[in-house]
Amino acid sequence: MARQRLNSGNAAEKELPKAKLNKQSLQNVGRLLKYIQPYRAKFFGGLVFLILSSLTGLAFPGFFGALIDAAQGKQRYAFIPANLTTIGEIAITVLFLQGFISYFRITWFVQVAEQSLADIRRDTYFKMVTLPMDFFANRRVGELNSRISADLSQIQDTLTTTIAEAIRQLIILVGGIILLTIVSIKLTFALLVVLPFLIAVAMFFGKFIRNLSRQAQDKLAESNTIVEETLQGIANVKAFVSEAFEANRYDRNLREVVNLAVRGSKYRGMFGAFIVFCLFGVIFCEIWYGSYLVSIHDHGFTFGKLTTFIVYAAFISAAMGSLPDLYANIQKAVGSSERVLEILNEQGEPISITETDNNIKQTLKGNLSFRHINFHYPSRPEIEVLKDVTLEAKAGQKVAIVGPSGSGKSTMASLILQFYHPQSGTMLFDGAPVSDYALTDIRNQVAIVPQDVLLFGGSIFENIAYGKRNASREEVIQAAKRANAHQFITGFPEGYDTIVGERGVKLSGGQRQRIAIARALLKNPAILILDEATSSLDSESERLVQEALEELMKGRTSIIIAHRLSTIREADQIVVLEKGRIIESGTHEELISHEQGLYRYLSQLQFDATA
Ligand SMILES: Nc1ncnc2c1ncn2[C@@H]1O[C@H](COP(=O)(O)OP(=O)(O)OP(=O)(O)O)[C@@H](O)[C@H]1O
Repeated sequence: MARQRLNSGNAAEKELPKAKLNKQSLQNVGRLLKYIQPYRAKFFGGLVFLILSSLTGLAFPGFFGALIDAAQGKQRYAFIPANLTTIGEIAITVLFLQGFISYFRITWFVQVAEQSLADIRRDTYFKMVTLPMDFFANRRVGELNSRISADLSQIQDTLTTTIAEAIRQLIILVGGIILLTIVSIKLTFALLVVLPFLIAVAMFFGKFIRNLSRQAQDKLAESNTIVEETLQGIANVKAFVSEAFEANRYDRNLREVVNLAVRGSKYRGMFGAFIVFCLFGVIFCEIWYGSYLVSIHDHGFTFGKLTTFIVYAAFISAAMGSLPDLYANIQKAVGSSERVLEILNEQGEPISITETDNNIKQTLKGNLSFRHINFHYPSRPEIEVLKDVTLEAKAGQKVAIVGPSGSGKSTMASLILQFYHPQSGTMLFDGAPVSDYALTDIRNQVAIVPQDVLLFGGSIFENIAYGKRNASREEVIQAAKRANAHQFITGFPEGYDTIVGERGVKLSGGQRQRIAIARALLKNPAILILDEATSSLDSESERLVQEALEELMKGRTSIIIAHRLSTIREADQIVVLEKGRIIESGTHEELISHEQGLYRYLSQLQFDATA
């Protein structure tokens, strides 16, 4: 059942949108049910036990009535002797059986839900990471994350409890009404006329109150944002003497929270009064009328029958009350399933979930050509980022790409890595078009040392070994030595097992780069892309990184996206990119001799800046 929000202090919890239940949406959900298939024996076993336990649950009001009548020497049912001990023994046996059945029903449902959900989670995650880059450009990471967490949790809740609960309550409702009519048609009729009406009013009221408290929660979340923002920017608050201004802003917000909460409390009070008066009033009237029927011996109506009736009435009111919430939960789960399916239905990149399938099948020598490539990002078709780009890099050559910010240098790197594909023109590896290669073959043989090296939260060892998953400790150490990283790594007390990132040591920019270089060395790619860091390192760190890069570039094609022109003088070829077009290309000497050339101009700018 959905949790009630009682006051504004409850943590704000994002409501998942509901979906309409129709043929289409149910068909969609049906497609997720294939994940239950492997565990269907347990699922159906659980269902049978669920039906059994709900039916046995319905026997209890009968036992209560039989006990009360037996105490007065009356026989309630022909098949149960009017003997307190016998009734007790039968009831306890049924209770024991029900407990036994419930145990299996609960564990089996939870097991099926956990296992099938883990499968859905794995597939959704795998699908997400194999989706083309463009997919990520159009979506926020938070939104994708919520599919894996909130949406899948909703489906899990529904599978573990909501479905079972809905079936149980339906059995109780239908069974309860049938049994009630057997006990007393008059009382059942009276009950069924009033109860649905009362429940509808209670539902409507409940929804209204929930809305009010949600508004209060949203306001409270807003005021929490004020606290967060001001604490994060505390230096600004102090520098502008905004303490009083912020405190007043916070206070105004809090007052609004209180106003909303107070308004809500009035309605909640009315709701409480309504429940007490109407709902308990109905129960009281039923007992009143029932007692009257007992007193006039109406068709042998006994106190035992009255008790049975009251307990059944309580059962079916609870069932009626819980069904709308259960229905809403199922609607939410259908909405969640649709959103998860949206991802599962996306076209991913051709990468297998079995690691060995992704091993290199065709080795690359390192010849790379761009032929008349035109490219725009799919999300921004109106901006042509690369225009008629033609470039030839022979195996083992160093080719530098220079140009102003935004000219398209990193975009060229993305195209080599096959993150995007050109709209026209061809890219060739060793003279063959990319379509001749498996995507994984290209990516496995191209390595990038990016500007901003992002390390994962694990150990230094794991971060280097990311370049080659089955690398031995010796290989990792060897790569670190060649990348000038061994010395600083062994300087940490835990050496290669030092945890990096938030929970471990923070590495400097130069250290992170050397780890990335070690990682690339281990990968041993045919083609290397160096996206030179724009932020400069101190000269000692710079020397260590530069040396490591030289080591890394040996014997492979290197595409260097250069910001400091001093580092690329030795390049075999330098191409100058401006607004997506190659406007000059040649060696350093050739380009510097162009009087009006952009390269010469940029070199002079940097020379002047460093002079
Ligand atoms: N994912 C993307 N979606 C849409 N447009 C993009 C995307 N990435 C880059 N662009 C645009 O493409 C153009 C080229 O960007 P790119 O990053 O390739 O330039 P750059 O030469 O590497 O710049 P810098 O030297 O500043 O890194 C820019 O106008 C940029 O706004």
